[in-house]
Amino acid sequence: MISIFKKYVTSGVKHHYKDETNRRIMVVNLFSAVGVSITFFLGIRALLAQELPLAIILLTASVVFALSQRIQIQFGTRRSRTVSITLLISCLMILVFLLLVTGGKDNTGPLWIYLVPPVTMFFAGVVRGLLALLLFTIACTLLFFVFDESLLIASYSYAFKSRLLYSFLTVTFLSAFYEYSRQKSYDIALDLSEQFEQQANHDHLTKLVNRRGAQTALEREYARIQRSSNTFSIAIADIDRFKSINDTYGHEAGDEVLRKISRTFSARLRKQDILARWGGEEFMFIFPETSASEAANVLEALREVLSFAPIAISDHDMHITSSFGVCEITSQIPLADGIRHADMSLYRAKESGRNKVVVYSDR
Ligand SMILES: Nc1nc2c(ncn2[C@@H]2O[C@H](COP(=O)(O)OP(=O)(O)OP(=O)(O)O)[C@@H](O)[C@H]2O)c(=O)[nH]1
Repeated sequence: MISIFKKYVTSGVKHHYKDETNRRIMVVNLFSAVGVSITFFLGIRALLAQELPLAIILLTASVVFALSQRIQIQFGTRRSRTVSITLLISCLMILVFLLLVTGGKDNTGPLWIYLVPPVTMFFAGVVRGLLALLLFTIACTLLFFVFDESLLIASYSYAFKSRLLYSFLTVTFLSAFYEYSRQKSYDIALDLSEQFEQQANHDHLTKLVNRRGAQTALEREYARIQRSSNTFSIAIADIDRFKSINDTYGHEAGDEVLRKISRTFSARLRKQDILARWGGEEFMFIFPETSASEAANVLEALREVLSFAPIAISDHDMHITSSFGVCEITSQIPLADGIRHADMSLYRAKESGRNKVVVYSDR
């Protein structure tokens, strides 16, 4: 029983939707389930008591509640969710309005009016919710004080009608305030979570993607070539004799060199290329849909720019060079092997005198 209920409430929920969207889908499911049960039960009771108009209203509402839930599940689009929510709110408002007109069972119909503000606010948000509730309030006021003679079937005292509207307005403002605070807290939480996500994937010093972010990008590219049978290339760059920069000019100057080099590298890459800080003084390049020789050409140009243009650090012009190891990744080799091959090529570049671009070859 519990698992059937759980399945019903979570139907239409998708992992790739935002949390807020999934929450709304679940509340629509829950609300329509409660709405269908109550209106159906009360409708059947009214039918048995031969209160035909009330029975028709309640049973129709029961069908509309069920329909609105089906619409959001059936189509699963943003538009269908809007239609479903509009249908739910309109149905609730019309149902309550008709209960005010008829009085419902023993004139208890008006009690259901307090359901309208929280439900409308939750589903429609503060602005649209307030607008819808304003229209509903105007309709109720007209019913109670202008068209009472012609439209009202039930009879209410003036005091009852005015107190009902005052208390309804109070609940409306409290619901609006609650929804506003809830939305604000949700936005702050979302903002914080995006900031944490950004910090977790980026390097504080260079602002580049860090090793974790690079690993995610590599896996994404690798998954893509499995589907398309394309290739992509990666390269690991290591600044030459970086330790001596730190030893001679200090760690701060070393940091500044890392920042400037990362800017020099990124400025010369295509939009689709990714540059990451792979480790201490190591950088990882990812070139989507690029052969090793094309990647080597780009890196050769970078190497030249770096070795010919001095970097100014605390009144010194430094000539800094970097070595690069390149490897083309195909769907046939495991990603980890590809990274290892790029590392081996980098080692060869260092061994053969540094300031070089070496493409991996197994010979
Ligand atoms: N300033 C600074 N230094 C770092 C950072 N990360 C790593 N390093 C330094 O980078 C240096 C790397 O030195 P080594 O691995 O010996 O290599 P190298 O001196 O660059 O020599 P080769 O790689 O052989 O050309 C070490 O002294 C690390 O302390 C950092 O974030 N900032």
